[in-house]
Amino acid sequence: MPIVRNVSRAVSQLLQSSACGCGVSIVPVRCIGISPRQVASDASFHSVSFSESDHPRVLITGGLGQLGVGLAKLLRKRFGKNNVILSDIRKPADHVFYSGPFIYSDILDYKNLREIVVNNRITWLFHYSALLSAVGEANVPLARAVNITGLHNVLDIAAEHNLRLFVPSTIGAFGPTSPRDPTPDLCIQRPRTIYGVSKVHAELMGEYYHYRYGLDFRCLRYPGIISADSQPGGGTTDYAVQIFHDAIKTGKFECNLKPDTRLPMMYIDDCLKATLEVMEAPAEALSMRTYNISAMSFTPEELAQEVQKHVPELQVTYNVDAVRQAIADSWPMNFDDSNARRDWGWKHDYDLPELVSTMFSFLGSDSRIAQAN
Ligand SMILES: NC(=O)c1ccc[n+]([C@@H]2O[C@H](COP(=O)([O-])OP(=O)(O)OC[C@H]3O[C@@H](n4cnc5c(N)ncnc54)[C@H](O)[C@@H]3O)[C@@H](O)[C@H]2O)c1
Ligand SMILES: C[C@@H](O)[C@H](N)C(=O)O
Repeated sequence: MPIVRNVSRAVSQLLQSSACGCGVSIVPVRCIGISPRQVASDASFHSVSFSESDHPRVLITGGLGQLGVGLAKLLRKRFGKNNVILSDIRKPADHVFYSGPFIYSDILDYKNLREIVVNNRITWLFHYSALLSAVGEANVPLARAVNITGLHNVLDIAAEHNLRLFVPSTIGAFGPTSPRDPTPDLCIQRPRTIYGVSKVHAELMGEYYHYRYGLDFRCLRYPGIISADSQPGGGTTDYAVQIFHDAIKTGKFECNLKPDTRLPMMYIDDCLKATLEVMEAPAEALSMRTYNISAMSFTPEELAQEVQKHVPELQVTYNVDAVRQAIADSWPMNFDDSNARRDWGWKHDYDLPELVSTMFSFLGSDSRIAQAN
Protein backbone atom coordinates (compact mmCIF):
# COMPACT_ATOMS: atom_id res chain seq x y z
CA MET A 1 0.00 0.00 0.00
CA PRO A 2 2.69 2.54 -0.91
CA ILE A 3 0.18 5.10 -2.18
CA VAL A 4 -1.79 5.07 1.06
CA ARG A 5 1.44 5.44 3.03
CA ASN A 6 2.52 8.37 0.84
CA VAL A 7 -0.86 10.04 1.20
CA SER A 8 -0.89 9.80 4.96
CA ARG A 9 2.72 11.03 5.15
CA ALA A 10 1.89 13.97 2.90
CA VAL A 11 -1.21 14.86 4.89
CA SER A 12 0.54 14.62 8.23
CA GLN A 13 3.43 16.79 6.97
CA LEU A 14 0.97 19.29 5.61
CA LEU A 15 -0.93 19.46 8.88
CA GLN A 16 2.25 19.88 10.87
CA SER A 17 3.50 22.71 8.71
CA SER A 18 2.71 26.40 8.89
CA ALA A 19 0.30 27.54 6.20
CA CYS A 20 2.09 30.79 5.42
CA GLY A 21 5.34 29.16 4.29
CA CYS A 22 7.39 31.99 5.75
CA GLY A 23 10.74 30.68 6.82
CA VAL A 24 9.38 27.17 7.35
CA SER A 25 11.09 24.51 5.33
CA ILE A 26 8.85 21.64 4.37
CA VAL A 27 10.08 18.63 2.42
CA PRO A 28 7.84 18.46 -0.63
CA VAL A 29 6.24 15.08 -1.08
CA ARG A 30 5.96 13.94 -4.70
CA CYS A 31 3.12 11.51 -4.95
CA ILE A 32 1.83 10.85 -8.45
CA GLY A 33 -0.66 8.39 -6.88
CA ILE A 34 -2.75 11.37 -5.74
CA SER A 35 -2.37 13.27 -8.98
CA PRO A 36 -4.72 16.27 -8.93
CA ARG A 37 -6.59 15.37 -12.10
CA GLN A 38 -7.72 11.90 -13.13
CA VAL A 39 -5.97 11.07 -16.37
CA ALA A 40 -6.89 8.35 -18.82
CA SER A 41 -5.27 5.03 -18.02
CA ASP A 42 -3.45 5.05 -21.35
CA ALA A 43 -1.96 8.50 -20.81
CA SER A 44 1.80 8.52 -20.91
CA PHE A 45 3.83 9.84 -18.01
CA HIS A 46 6.99 10.57 -19.92
CA SER A 47 8.15 12.78 -17.11
CA VAL A 48 11.80 13.53 -17.41
CA SER A 49 13.45 14.46 -14.18
CA PHE A 50 15.75 17.36 -14.80
CA SER A 51 19.24 16.77 -13.59
CA GLU A 52 21.49 19.77 -12.99
CA SER A 53 23.86 18.72 -15.79
CA ASP A 54 21.11 18.75 -18.44
CA HIS A 55 19.53 21.72 -20.08
CA PRO A 56 15.87 22.12 -19.23
CA ARG A 57 13.37 21.71 -22.07
CA VAL A 58 11.27 24.84 -21.84
CA LEU A 59 7.72 25.77 -22.88
CA ILE A 60 6.50 29.38 -22.65
CA THR A 61 2.72 29.89 -22.82
CA GLY A 62 1.30 33.24 -23.97
CA GLY A 63 4.74 33.88 -25.38
CA LEU A 64 3.85 36.53 -27.97
CA GLY A 65 2.95 39.23 -25.45
CA GLN A 66 5.13 41.99 -24.04
CA LEU A 67 7.42 39.66 -22.11
CA GLY A 68 7.52 36.24 -23.78
CA VAL A 69 9.71 36.91 -26.81
CA GLY A 70 12.39 38.54 -24.65
CA LEU A 71 12.24 35.64 -22.21
CA ALA A 72 12.65 33.14 -25.05
CA LYS A 73 15.68 35.06 -26.31
CA LEU A 74 17.32 35.01 -22.87
CA LEU A 75 16.57 31.32 -22.27
CA ARG A 76 17.71 30.28 -25.74
CA LYS A 77 21.04 32.00 -25.15
CA ARG A 78 21.45 29.98 -22.00
CA PHE A 79 19.91 26.62 -22.88
CA GLY A 80 20.14 26.47 -26.68
CA LYS A 81 17.68 27.60 -29.33
CA ASN A 82 15.88 24.30 -29.76
CA ASN A 83 15.36 23.74 -26.04
CA VAL A 84 12.95 26.68 -25.73
CA ILE A 85 9.50 26.55 -27.35
CA LEU A 86 7.37 29.68 -27.58
CA SER A 87 3.62 29.16 -27.78
CA ASP A 88 0.55 31.35 -28.14
CA ILE A 89 -2.84 31.49 -29.87
CA ARG A 90 -1.72 34.35 -32.12
CA LYS A 91 0.29 34.25 -35.34
CA PRO A 92 3.95 35.09 -34.74
CA ALA A 93 5.76 37.79 -36.71
CA ASP A 94 8.34 36.47 -39.19
CA HIS A 95 11.32 37.40 -37.05
CA VAL A 96 9.84 35.53 -34.08
CA PHE A 97 8.82 32.49 -36.14
CA TYR A 98 12.30 32.13 -37.62
CA SER A 99 14.17 32.76 -34.36
CA GLY A 100 13.34 29.38 -32.76
CA PRO A 101 10.61 26.79 -32.18
CA PHE A 102 7.05 28.13 -32.10
CA ILE A 103 3.88 26.13 -31.55
CA TYR A 104 0.15 26.93 -31.33
CA SER A 105 -1.17 26.32 -27.85
CA ASP A 106 -4.42 27.46 -26.28
CA ILE A 107 -4.07 27.00 -22.55
CA LEU A 108 -7.77 26.27 -22.31
CA ASP A 109 -7.16 23.09 -24.34
CA TYR A 110 -5.91 20.72 -21.66
CA LYS A 111 -5.25 17.72 -23.90
CA ASN A 112 -3.32 19.72 -26.46
CA LEU A 113 -1.19 21.28 -23.75
CA ARG A 114 -0.47 17.87 -22.26
CA GLU A 115 0.46 16.52 -25.70
CA ILE A 116 2.92 19.37 -26.24
CA VAL A 117 4.54 18.76 -22.86
CA VAL A 118 4.81 15.00 -23.45
CA ASN A 119 5.94 15.08 -27.08
CA ASN A 120 8.58 17.70 -26.43
CA ARG A 121 9.75 16.26 -23.10
CA ILE A 122 9.18 19.62 -21.43
CA THR A 123 10.79 20.03 -17.99
CA TRP A 124 10.30 23.77 -17.29
CA LEU A 125 7.11 25.70 -18.01
CA PHE A 126 6.78 29.49 -17.93
CA HIS A 127 3.08 30.31 -17.86
CA TYR A 128 2.72 33.80 -19.32
CA SER A 129 -0.80 33.61 -20.83
CA ALA A 130 -3.10 36.10 -19.14
CA LEU A 131 -5.46 39.01 -19.64
CA LEU A 132 -3.95 42.03 -17.86
CA SER A 133 -5.72 44.45 -15.52
CA ALA A 134 -7.45 46.91 -17.86
CA VAL A 135 -8.45 44.41 -20.59
CA GLY A 136 -9.54 42.00 -17.87
CA GLU A 137 -12.05 44.53 -16.53
CA ALA A 138 -13.36 44.98 -20.08
CA ASN A 139 -14.00 41.23 -20.49
CA VAL A 140 -14.39 39.53 -17.12
CA PRO A 141 -15.67 36.13 -18.41
CA LEU A 142 -12.69 35.77 -20.75
CA ALA A 143 -10.24 36.91 -18.08
CA ARG A 144 -11.72 34.40 -15.66
CA ALA A 145 -11.37 31.60 -18.21
CA VAL A 146 -7.84 32.41 -19.35
CA ASN A 147 -6.43 33.44 -15.97
CA ILE A 148 -8.15 30.88 -13.75
CA THR A 149 -9.21 27.86 -15.85
CA GLY A 150 -6.00 28.14 -17.87
CA LEU A 151 -3.97 28.14 -14.68
CA HIS A 152 -5.76 25.00 -13.46
CA ASN A 153 -4.80 23.19 -16.67
CA VAL A 154 -1.20 24.27 -16.34
CA LEU A 155 -0.98 23.29 -12.66
CA ASP A 156 -2.36 19.80 -13.28
CA ILE A 157 -0.07 19.15 -16.23
CA ALA A 158 2.93 20.49 -14.34
CA ALA A 159 2.17 18.29 -11.33
CA GLU A 160 1.55 15.18 -13.46
CA HIS A 161 4.71 15.61 -15.48
CA ASN A 162 7.03 16.74 -12.73
CA LEU A 163 7.70 20.15 -14.27
CA ARG A 164 9.32 23.15 -12.68
CA LEU A 165 6.61 25.79 -13.10
CA PHE A 166 6.97 29.57 -13.18
CA VAL A 167 3.82 31.69 -12.94
CA PRO A 168 4.21 35.48 -12.77
CA SER A 169 2.08 37.40 -10.33
CA THR A 170 1.90 41.17 -10.07
CA ILE A 171 1.60 44.28 -7.93
CA GLY A 172 -2.07 43.91 -8.98
CA ALA A 173 -2.43 41.00 -6.56
CA PHE A 174 -2.77 43.61 -3.80
CA GLY A 175 -5.72 45.91 -3.15
CA PRO A 176 -6.87 48.98 -1.26
CA THR A 177 -6.68 47.26 2.14
CA SER A 178 -3.07 46.13 1.62
CA PRO A 179 -0.28 48.29 3.06
CA ARG A 180 0.82 50.33 0.05
CA ASP A 181 4.08 51.99 1.05
CA PRO A 182 5.83 49.64 1.21
CA THR A 183 3.93 46.45 0.43
CA PRO A 184 5.54 43.36 2.01
CA ASP A 185 5.34 39.80 0.69
CA LEU A 186 2.87 38.65 3.29
CA CYS A 187 -0.05 40.97 4.03
CA ILE A 188 -3.75 41.41 3.28
CA GLN A 189 -4.53 40.73 -0.39
CA ARG A 190 -8.01 41.81 -1.40
CA PRO A 191 -7.62 43.06 -5.00
CA ARG A 192 -10.63 44.58 -6.76
CA THR A 193 -9.88 43.47 -10.34
CA ILE A 194 -10.50 40.07 -11.92
CA TYR A 195 -6.81 40.17 -12.88
CA GLY A 196 -5.73 40.63 -9.26
CA VAL A 197 -8.17 38.04 -7.96
CA SER A 198 -6.92 35.51 -10.53
CA LYS A 199 -3.30 36.21 -9.57
CA VAL A 200 -3.92 35.75 -5.83
CA HIS A 201 -5.66 32.51 -6.81
CA ALA A 202 -2.59 31.49 -8.84
CA GLU A 203 -0.24 32.24 -5.94
CA LEU A 204 -2.35 30.24 -3.50
CA MET A 205 -3.00 27.31 -5.84
CA GLY A 206 0.66 27.08 -6.82
CA GLU A 207 1.77 27.09 -3.20
CA TYR A 208 -0.94 24.56 -2.33
CA TYR A 209 0.22 22.22 -5.12
CA HIS A 210 3.77 22.65 -3.88
CA TYR A 211 2.94 21.56 -0.33
CA ARG A 212 0.30 19.00 -1.34
CA TYR A 213 1.89 17.36 -4.40
CA GLY A 214 5.49 18.52 -4.32
CA LEU A 215 5.07 20.70 -7.43
CA ASP A 216 8.18 22.85 -7.97
CA PHE A 217 6.17 26.08 -8.23
CA ARG A 218 8.00 29.42 -8.37
CA CYS A 219 6.33 32.81 -8.61
CA LEU A 220 7.47 36.43 -8.73
CA ARG A 221 5.22 39.43 -8.33
CA TYR A 222 6.33 41.71 -11.16
CA PRO A 223 5.94 45.51 -11.03
CA GLY A 224 4.83 47.32 -14.21
CA ILE A 225 7.32 46.26 -16.90
CA ILE A 226 8.82 48.71 -19.39
CA SER A 227 10.22 47.53 -22.70
CA ALA A 228 11.24 49.12 -25.98
CA ASP A 229 10.83 46.32 -28.51
CA SER A 230 7.49 44.89 -27.37
CA GLN A 231 4.10 46.48 -26.72
CA PRO A 232 2.22 46.11 -23.42
CA GLY A 233 -0.96 44.03 -23.52
CA GLY A 234 -3.58 46.28 -21.89
CA GLY A 235 -2.50 47.05 -18.34
CA THR A 236 -2.71 49.99 -15.98
CA THR A 237 1.03 50.64 -16.19
CA ASP A 238 1.06 50.84 -20.02
CA TYR A 239 1.41 54.65 -19.94
CA ALA A 240 5.03 54.24 -18.85
CA VAL A 241 5.83 52.52 -22.16
CA GLN A 242 3.62 54.69 -24.37
CA ILE A 243 5.30 57.93 -23.25
CA PHE A 244 8.56 56.90 -24.97
CA HIS A 245 6.89 56.12 -28.30
CA ASP A 246 4.85 59.34 -28.24
CA ALA A 247 7.84 61.44 -27.20
CA ILE A 248 9.71 60.23 -30.28
CA LYS A 249 6.82 60.19 -32.75
CA THR A 250 4.85 63.34 -31.90
CA GLY A 251 6.47 65.13 -28.99
CA LYS A 252 3.08 65.06 -27.23
CA PHE A 253 1.88 62.60 -24.62
CA GLU A 254 -1.55 62.34 -23.04
CA CYS A 255 -1.33 60.40 -19.79
CA ASN A 256 -4.34 58.38 -18.58
CA LEU A 257 -3.25 58.44 -14.91
CA LYS A 258 -2.98 61.45 -12.57
CA PRO A 259 0.48 63.07 -12.39
CA ASP A 260 1.10 61.95 -8.79
CA THR A 261 0.13 58.25 -9.18
CA ARG A 262 3.09 56.34 -7.78
CA LEU A 263 3.59 52.72 -8.92
CA PRO A 264 6.47 50.21 -8.79
CA MET A 265 8.10 49.72 -12.22
CA MET A 266 10.96 47.71 -13.72
CA TYR A 267 12.95 47.54 -16.95
CA ILE A 268 12.32 44.30 -18.86
CA ASP A 269 15.94 43.09 -18.63
CA ASP A 270 15.74 43.13 -14.83
CA CYS A 271 12.40 41.32 -14.91
CA LEU A 272 13.68 38.54 -17.17
CA LYS A 273 16.94 38.28 -15.22
CA ALA A 274 14.97 37.80 -11.97
CA THR A 275 12.77 35.19 -13.64
CA LEU A 276 15.74 33.10 -14.74
CA GLU A 277 17.49 33.55 -11.40
CA VAL A 278 14.56 32.36 -9.32
CA MET A 279 14.10 29.35 -11.62
CA GLU A 280 17.77 28.45 -11.22
CA ALA A 281 17.87 29.03 -7.47
CA PRO A 282 18.41 25.88 -5.41
CA ALA A 283 15.15 24.83 -3.75
CA GLU A 284 16.79 25.09 -0.31
CA ALA A 285 17.37 28.82 -0.88
CA LEU A 286 13.67 29.52 -1.31
CA SER A 287 12.01 30.19 2.04
CA MET A 288 8.84 31.11 0.12
CA ARG A 289 7.40 30.24 -3.28
CA THR A 290 6.03 33.71 -4.15
CA TYR A 291 8.29 36.78 -3.94
CA ASN A 292 7.90 40.50 -4.56
CA ILE A 293 10.62 41.94 -6.80
CA SER A 294 11.30 45.63 -7.07
CA ALA A 295 13.55 48.07 -8.90
CA MET A 296 12.11 51.61 -8.86
CA SER A 297 8.92 53.47 -8.18
CA PHE A 298 7.79 56.69 -9.88
CA THR A 299 4.85 58.90 -10.80
CA PRO A 300 3.91 60.01 -14.34
CA GLU A 301 5.21 63.47 -13.46
CA GLU A 302 8.61 62.12 -12.38
CA LEU A 303 8.85 59.91 -15.48
CA ALA A 304 7.93 62.85 -17.73
CA GLN A 305 10.67 65.00 -16.14
CA GLU A 306 13.26 62.30 -16.78
CA VAL A 307 12.03 61.83 -20.37
CA GLN A 308 12.22 65.61 -20.90
CA LYS A 309 15.96 65.46 -20.17
CA HIS A 310 16.19 63.58 -23.50
CA VAL A 311 13.27 65.25 -25.30
CA PRO A 312 12.96 68.76 -23.79
CA GLU A 313 10.17 69.66 -26.22
CA LEU A 314 7.86 66.93 -24.92
CA GLN A 315 4.42 68.26 -23.91
CA VAL A 316 2.53 66.17 -21.37
CA THR A 317 -1.19 66.52 -20.69
CA TYR A 318 -3.45 64.48 -18.43
CA ASN A 319 -6.79 62.91 -19.37
CA VAL A 320 -7.55 60.49 -16.58
CA ASP A 321 -9.16 57.15 -17.36
CA ALA A 322 -11.40 56.42 -14.36
CA VAL A 323 -11.05 52.63 -14.54
CA ARG A 324 -7.26 52.65 -14.73
CA GLN A 325 -6.97 55.37 -12.07
CA ALA A 326 -9.12 53.40 -9.61
CA ILE A 327 -6.97 50.33 -10.22
CA ALA A 328 -3.71 52.25 -9.77
CA ASP A 329 -4.99 53.91 -6.58
CA SER A 330 -5.50 50.45 -5.06
CA TRP A 331 -2.05 49.11 -5.95
CA PRO A 332 1.26 49.30 -4.05
CA MET A 333 3.26 52.50 -4.33
CA ASN A 334 6.50 50.83 -3.24
CA PHE A 335 7.30 47.15 -3.14
CA ASP A 336 9.31 45.51 -0.33
CA ASP A 337 11.43 42.82 -1.98
CA SER A 338 13.84 42.21 0.91
CA ASN A 339 13.04 38.47 1.01
CA ALA A 340 14.05 37.99 -2.64
CA ARG A 341 17.27 39.96 -2.03
CA ARG A 342 18.08 37.86 1.04
CA ASP A 343 17.07 34.39 -0.19
CA TRP A 344 18.40 34.21 -3.74
CA GLY A 345 20.44 37.37 -4.16
CA TRP A 346 18.03 39.45 -6.24
CA LYS A 347 19.50 42.79 -7.28
CA HIS A 348 18.17 45.12 -9.97
CA ASP A 349 20.45 46.88 -12.48
CA TYR A 350 18.20 49.69 -13.75
CA ASP A 351 16.99 52.75 -11.84
CA LEU A 352 14.92 55.51 -13.48
CA PRO A 353 17.77 57.42 -15.24
CA GLU A 354 19.28 54.22 -16.72
CA LEU A 355 15.84 52.98 -17.72
CA VAL A 356 15.06 56.18 -19.63
CA SER A 357 18.42 56.44 -21.39
CA THR A 358 18.29 52.74 -22.33
CA MET A 359 14.78 53.13 -23.76
CA PHE A 360 15.91 56.07 -25.90
CA SER A 361 19.03 54.36 -27.15
CA PHE A 362 16.84 51.39 -28.13
CA LEU A 363 14.14 53.45 -29.80
CA GLY A 364 16.60 55.75 -31.59
CA SER A 365 16.29 59.19 -30.14
CA ASP A 366 17.67 60.78 -33.32
CA SER A 367 14.30 60.29 -34.99
CA ARG A 368 12.65 62.36 -32.28
CA ILE A 369 10.22 65.10 -32.60
CA ALA A 370 11.71 67.40 -35.20
CA GLN A 371 8.76 66.54 -37.42
CA ALA A 372 6.23 67.27 -34.70
CA ASN A 373 6.95 70.98 -34.54
N1 LIG B 1 3.80 43.29 -18.54
C1 LIG B 1 3.71 43.63 -17.24
O1 LIG B 1 3.87 44.80 -16.86
C2 LIG B 1 3.42 42.56 -16.23
C3 LIG B 1 3.48 42.89 -14.88
C4 LIG B 1 3.15 41.94 -13.93
C5 LIG B 1 2.86 40.64 -14.33
N2 LIG B 1 2.84 40.34 -15.65
C6 LIG B 1 2.48 38.98 -16.03
O2 LIG B 1 3.43 38.44 -16.93
C7 LIG B 1 2.77 37.60 -17.88
C8 LIG B 1 3.12 38.06 -19.29
O3 LIG B 1 2.70 39.39 -19.39
P1 LIG B 1 2.68 40.17 -20.78
O4 LIG B 1 2.82 41.60 -20.46
O5 LIG B 1 3.60 39.54 -21.76
O6 LIG B 1 1.16 39.92 -21.22
P2 LIG B 1 0.50 40.22 -22.63
O7 LIG B 1 -0.92 40.61 -22.39
O8 LIG B 1 1.34 41.14 -23.42
O9 LIG B 1 0.54 38.78 -23.33
C9 LIG B 1 -0.27 37.73 -22.90
C10 LIG B 1 -0.33 36.69 -24.01
O10 LIG B 1 -1.27 35.68 -23.62
C11 LIG B 1 -1.87 35.20 -24.80
N3 LIG B 1 -3.11 34.49 -24.54
C12 LIG B 1 -4.34 35.01 -24.29
N4 LIG B 1 -5.24 34.01 -24.21
C13 LIG B 1 -4.58 32.85 -24.38
C14 LIG B 1 -4.96 31.47 -24.41
N5 LIG B 1 -6.24 31.10 -24.26
N6 LIG B 1 -4.00 30.54 -24.62
C15 LIG B 1 -2.70 30.91 -24.79
N7 LIG B 1 -2.28 32.19 -24.78
C16 LIG B 1 -3.22 33.15 -24.59
C17 LIG B 1 -2.08 36.45 -25.64
O11 LIG B 1 -2.24 36.11 -27.01
C18 LIG B 1 -0.83 37.26 -25.35
O12 LIG B 1 0.15 37.06 -26.35
C19 LIG B 1 1.28 37.67 -17.56
O13 LIG B 1 0.91 36.56 -16.80
C20 LIG B 1 1.15 38.92 -16.73
O14 LIG B 1 0.10 38.84 -15.81
C21 LIG B 1 3.11 41.26 -16.61
C1 LIG C 1 1.24 45.60 -13.37
C2 LIG C 1 0.89 44.57 -14.38
O1 LIG C 1 0.41 43.42 -13.84
C3 LIG C 1 0.34 44.99 -15.68
N1 LIG C 1 1.29 45.78 -16.40
C4 LIG C 1 -0.95 45.75 -15.56
O2 LIG C 1 -0.90 46.95 -15.48
O3 LIG C 1 -1.99 45.17 -15.58
